[in-house]
Amino acid sequence: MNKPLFIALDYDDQEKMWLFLNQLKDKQGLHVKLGMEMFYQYGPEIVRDLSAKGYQIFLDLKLHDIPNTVKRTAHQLAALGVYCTTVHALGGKQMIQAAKEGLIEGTPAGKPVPKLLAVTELTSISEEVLKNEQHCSLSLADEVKSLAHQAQEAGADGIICSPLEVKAMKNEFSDDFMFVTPGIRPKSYQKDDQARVATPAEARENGSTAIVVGRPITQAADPQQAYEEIFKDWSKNDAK
Ligand SMILES: O=C(O)c1cc(=O)[nH]c(=O)n1[C@@H]1O[C@H](COP(=O)(O)O)[C@@H](O)[C@H]1O
Repeated sequence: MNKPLFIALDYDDQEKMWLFLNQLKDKQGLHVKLGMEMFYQYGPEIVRDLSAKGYQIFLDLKLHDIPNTVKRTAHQLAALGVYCTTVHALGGKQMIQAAKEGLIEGTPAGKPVPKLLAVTELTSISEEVLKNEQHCSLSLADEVKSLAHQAQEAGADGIICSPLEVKAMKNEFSDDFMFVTPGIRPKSYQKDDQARVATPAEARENGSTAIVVGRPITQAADPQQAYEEIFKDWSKNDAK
């Protein structure tokens, strides 16, 4: 099976989102990421609508609050039947553990528990920002690795980081720990607000478990073609 490519559905209007999705072939089982912009407007209904159409959903709400609040929120999200969801690793181990408990407790009987991914350092953060604004004394790679270990110890199923950090730490984690990587940019595509980027092929070579791609597909003149090219680059050597 190919490793997932999550298309980030960062739209300000659901009509635009459906127009985009309806242009794509092979909708059944397509992996999509729904973030705050859509969820804050349309709520659980939009998740249920996508789910009913067979999309595999990554619900990216990046929870970051005290453990009790995160646990109760994760409990609510678990009922939506999404494939995975996110918290900020910087919320601490106790918070990540609480999120996991909330997901387990809130998942209806017989359904799979959504995978919990901890966002380490956002891919928009550079080495300079980490040092000068976050006053972190570690290098970006070491900070990401440290947060990844904390996330694993707290029960997360994986982390979000840039593909640039995966290679150096992957062998320190179990095979099923997920490294989900945004910050994907095909060669010659602009970085936009992303600081740490790599091509789909580099993400594959570095060992990413899944990639997240937004604008290079959603803003393309021909989204189907952009999706196919990026997917091909990402999944080149996978077994059919
Ligand atoms: O959690 C995420 O998905 C995420 C974490 C991160 O560190 N960086 C990051 O870009 N993302 C998300 O990945 C997507 C990237 O979109 P593009 O930059 O348009 O490809 C957006 O929806 C971001 O919210």
